[in-house]
Amino acid sequence: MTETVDTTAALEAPVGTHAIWQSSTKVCRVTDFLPAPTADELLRRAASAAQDELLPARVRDNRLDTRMRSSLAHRGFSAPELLTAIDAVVGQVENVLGVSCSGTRPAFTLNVHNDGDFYRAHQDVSSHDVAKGVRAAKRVVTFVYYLHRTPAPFTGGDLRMYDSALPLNAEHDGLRREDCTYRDYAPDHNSVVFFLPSALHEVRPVSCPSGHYADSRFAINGWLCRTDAS
Ligand SMILES: O=C(O)CCC(=O)C(=O)O
Ligand SMILES: [Fe+2]
Repeated sequence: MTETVDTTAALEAPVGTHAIWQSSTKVCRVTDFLPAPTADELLRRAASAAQDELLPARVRDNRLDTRMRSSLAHRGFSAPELLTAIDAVVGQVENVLGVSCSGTRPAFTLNVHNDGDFYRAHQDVSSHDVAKGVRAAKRVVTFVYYLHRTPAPFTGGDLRMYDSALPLNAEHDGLRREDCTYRDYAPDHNSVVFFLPSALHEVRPVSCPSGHYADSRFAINGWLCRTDAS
């Protein structure tokens, strides 16, 4: 005998409109990305970068904000071998993230996190940037390629990717960070992640007991950016 269910029955209680919906943020991650000797050579160059080329890293609109971000940045660092490798996987990255990178150009810096450093939750592109048409608005895909000595001379420093989330009720007071779910990715040597620059993410605090520059968490962090012609 089949049971019939009355689908028109009224709900016994109203639907909870303070609910938050969340959907996991897409991240494309590749471990052992470059041939090991190439990764080691990049690490060697990062770890011997001229100290006077390193400046406190700035936040998205080029401000210094030490409550938001504590790390050093080297803007002149060159990494052609990484760019060639990124070029080789860009088709798969486009498929996973659902964007087109045609007509883009990479822009990147070497970021160095040592003891106590962090980068609090942020987006690499916000809707304000897009509305104002500032330079960050040209970022189509974020990439972060990690380098460090093995075994890692630091702990912490995971990349925390928040799931995209919105309150279901537009009257709701906004979204509290505690309401957001997330996933952490370890900054493993010679791994790379790609994600959309609008995704909310952070660098968890790093503990590096030696404090030596060469023991830092190194990351080549950049974006595939639309060019003016595209
Ligand atoms: O180093 C990382 O894991 C991410 C860095 C980052 O989010 C940024 O530089 O915008
Ligand atoms: Fe970022």
